[in-house]
Amino acid sequence: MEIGQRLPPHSPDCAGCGPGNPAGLGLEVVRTAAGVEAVHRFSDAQVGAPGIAHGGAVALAFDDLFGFALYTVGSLAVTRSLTIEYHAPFWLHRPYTFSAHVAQREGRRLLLRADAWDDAGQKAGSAAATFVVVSLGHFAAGAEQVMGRDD
Ligand SMILES: CCCCCCCCCC(=O)SCCNC(=O)CCNC(=O)[C@H](O)C(C)(C)COP(=O)(O)OP(=O)(O)OC[C@H]1O[C@@H](n2cnc3c(N)ncnc32)[C@H](O)[C@@H]1OP(=O)(O)O
Repeated sequence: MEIGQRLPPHSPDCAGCGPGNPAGLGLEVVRTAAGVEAVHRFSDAQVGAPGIAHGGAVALAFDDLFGFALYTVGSLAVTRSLTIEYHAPFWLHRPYTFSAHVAQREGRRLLLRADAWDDAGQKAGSAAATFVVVSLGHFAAGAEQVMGRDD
């Protein structure tokens, strides 16, 4: 992975980054020297209080970006815990730069950190997460359910 390279979505329909999910955020994520980064504008579809992105949508952006930071260490892992600090409102339609990196690894635990900045350079949010490394088999049950569905 080269610096500046656009990274592939987790799946075509991923709520965070899948280009085929009209209800998703559609994050576009690139590799940076330290980790990964995405510039994102929340839309009316993610509104909470008038004019402000819902905190859950902001958490989705952080969680999904952490999923991309995994590419930098080549481990398959899932979110075990996620903590968000909301420093300021995330205004709809305004660009925010999210950046994330893997800070530490202890056995199966990956500790990840992220920040989000508005277009004036003010920090709007930060996040910390513990991801736990899993095998490919972790995703098998879900994939089988999707394949067997006829609705
Ligand atoms: C293909 C693309 C994949 C990437 C997609 C990324 C998308 C964005 C991220 C997501 O949305 S992931 C989806 C939301 N997360 C989940 O669905 C995870 C649900 N939880 C689980 O499946 C299990 O709890 C989990 C696999 C995470 C762990 O279960 P295990 O039984 O395998 O492990 P265990 O509970 O024994 O814990 C493993 C290690 O983590 C440690 N640990 C667990 N929780 C912790 C915690 N909260 N803080 C610190 N350490 C923790 C635990 O002590 C232990 O350490 P050691 O290995 O050193 O003994």
